[in-house]
Amino acid sequence: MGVSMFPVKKNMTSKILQSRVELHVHLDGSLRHETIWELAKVKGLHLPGNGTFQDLQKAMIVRQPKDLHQFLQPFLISTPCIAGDLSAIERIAYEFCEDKARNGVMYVEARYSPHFLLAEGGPSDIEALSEVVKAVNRGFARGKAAFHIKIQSILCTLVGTNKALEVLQLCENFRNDGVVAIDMAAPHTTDTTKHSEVPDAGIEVEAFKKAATLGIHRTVHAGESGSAEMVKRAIEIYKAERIGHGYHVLEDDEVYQTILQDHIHLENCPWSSYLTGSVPLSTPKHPVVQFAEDGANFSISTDDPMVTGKELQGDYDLANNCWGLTEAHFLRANMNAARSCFLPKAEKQELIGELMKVYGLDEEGTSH
Ligand SMILES: O=c1[nH]cnc2c1ncn2[C@@H]1O[C@H](CO)[C@@H](O)[C@H]1O
Repeated sequence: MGVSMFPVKKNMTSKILQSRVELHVHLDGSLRHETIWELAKVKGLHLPGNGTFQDLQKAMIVRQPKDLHQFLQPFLISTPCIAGDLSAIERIAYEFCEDKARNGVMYVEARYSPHFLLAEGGPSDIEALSEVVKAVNRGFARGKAAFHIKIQSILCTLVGTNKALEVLQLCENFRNDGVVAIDMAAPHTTDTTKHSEVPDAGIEVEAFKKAATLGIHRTVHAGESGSAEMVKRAIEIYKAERIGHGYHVLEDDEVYQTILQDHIHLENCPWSSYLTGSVPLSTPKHPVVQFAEDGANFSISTDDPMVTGKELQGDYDLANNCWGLTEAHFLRANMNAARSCFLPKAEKQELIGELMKVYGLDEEGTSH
């Protein structure tokens, strides 16, 4: 995966740059540094270093990979700037739409934990949580209209926080109002290296099984910092339809074959895979390249642009210039994303149709 291993590829055509589908991005991992700085100053919150914008930016971007816990530390600076502030939440949701539109994203599924956006020490019942979801929805509604993009939300439960049933309740309550799925991610508030990425029992399992029964879509962070066994659990126990990251699935051929045969979608995030330490630089072939070569159902997302310091184009550039993914791979990644997105059937068909049109593909997916 050495940076110099591949020559710089020719530029991708504008049809791919301007018509992308992004399935794995944390809304609270996408705050603009400028907005964090402004809100922190207005609220008198502690800013790192000497309180300059440069010092904040330095603290927000992870440059050296270590582990997921370290990667999530910048959230401790940004989250207090918006938690419990419904107008700030609406604002960052609106700005998110603008940033995605600027990156050529036609459709995006944004994920966040309503619990992490509650006021510290304030009410934490379903009503308070619903206010958070409504604030995000307001920002998205304004953003959609202003920037002409399509957007839906995925609500996250965080491993070990015991909130999975409440998150499921919210998914149910808002299923016709912008929320398409439940996800399980890692809390930035505790040391993620200390517990299992995907526990084999507990309240989360109960919630995900119920979600399956209710027809609520499911994705699970698995095989990112954890092993292939975590991916297996996500599929078998959590009934996950998509896997967040999934890089380590390659360590177990049996699990990988299931992924390939059942076309289970792998939401890959290039810069994040490197900066979380999930895929070390010494890895001879990056998993995303393996997935692409094997015709796996993968796509490309940013994960947390606030922390990687890269917008979607940066992730495409890394995968293209350094790992050798081609334009044909990117085209396939976007078609995969459209086919595996959690939109209702008719809307999904519409999205697929739109993409095929801009990409110049026929029914069989052949490029013209
Ligand atoms: O790469 C990741 N892996 C696991 N969890 C993550 C990652 N990025 C963010 N979060 C967690 O998901 C929460 C809701 O958006 C974030 O607050 C963060 O704790």
